[in-house]
Amino acid sequence: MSYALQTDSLVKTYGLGSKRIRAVDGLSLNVPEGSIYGLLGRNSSGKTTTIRMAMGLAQPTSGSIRVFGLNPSRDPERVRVLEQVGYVPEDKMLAGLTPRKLLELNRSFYPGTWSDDLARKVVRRLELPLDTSFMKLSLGNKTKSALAAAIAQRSRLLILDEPTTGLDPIALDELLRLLVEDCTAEGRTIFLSTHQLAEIEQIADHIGIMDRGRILLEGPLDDIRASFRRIIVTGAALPATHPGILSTKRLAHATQYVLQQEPERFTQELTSNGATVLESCPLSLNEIFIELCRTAEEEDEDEGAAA
Ligand SMILES: Nc1ncnc2c1ncn2[C@@H]1O[C@H](COP(=O)(O)OP(=O)(O)OP(=O)(O)O)[C@@H](O)[C@H]1O
Repeated sequence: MSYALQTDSLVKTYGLGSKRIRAVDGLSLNVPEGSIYGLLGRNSSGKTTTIRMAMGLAQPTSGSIRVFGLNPSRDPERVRVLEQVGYVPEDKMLAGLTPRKLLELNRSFYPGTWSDDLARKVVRRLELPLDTSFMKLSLGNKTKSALAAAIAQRSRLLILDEPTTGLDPIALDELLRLLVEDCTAEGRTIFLSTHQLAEIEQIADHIGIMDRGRILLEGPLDDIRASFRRIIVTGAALPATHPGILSTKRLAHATQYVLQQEPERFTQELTSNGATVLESCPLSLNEIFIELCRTAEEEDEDEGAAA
């Protein structure tokens, strides 16, 4: 498999001495070429810092980051990375430009890949006003401008940092359709960070969940979905130390387990132990995210208390 973006033991620290923080803390990510990859994480988990390193805007402290095998923090490789990447930053401020001027600028930067037809299509579908000065644009329209300029560039890799900021539900729906229709049609890769879990679940085929600079879980979304399950049982149950259990909750007359691995095997073991399964259902991406982040936090608290 070839990868659009890969990191290995990537670390980025900011500050000095006691104020030093590890924004990215040994991150290893694999973004397959041709995928729609959703990078998820709580506030301050290190998503933007990772993206900025992919764009060569921040230097890694240690470890490696490669975009199509190239090092974005080293010249002249950085230039070859930037030629192949469309980027929508978290901060969509481009003072002084109207959306039309921004599109014209990007068109001149990327004459080899730019598509006027696609630019027109994105502008129409997102209902972007072309001639309003950037200072007067609403938050959502600033986001749409940056998206139109990046999508029409038709780059091999599209990196979108929080691309849904300020978008209304109709614009968000249109954006998701545009990304699937136009960006994946030619095997392009989309790597996006977002807090919109329900929406990303509709279009992503790969997911990475970050927490405090580390990766908690990464892989094809279908595999991730299949490995998690909520099971409610009564009667004899296994002890909560079973390795597949992520969380256990005592209900009035039953026990609820959330499982991360081998849910079928676990269910069989429960029933052969005399338990009755009342409910067995998959988790949404939102539920998986919350379970994983809570468990990671609890484990860190336990380690902190033991130290
Ligand atoms: N230039 C900087 N100088 C110092 N600290 C920084 C800098 N950039 C980011 N940080 C810190 O690094 C950590 C990770 O920030 P980052 O913006 O990468 O998180 P994020 O996952 O994108 O968050 P959000 O979802 O809130 O946008 C935070 O604690 C942030 O305060």
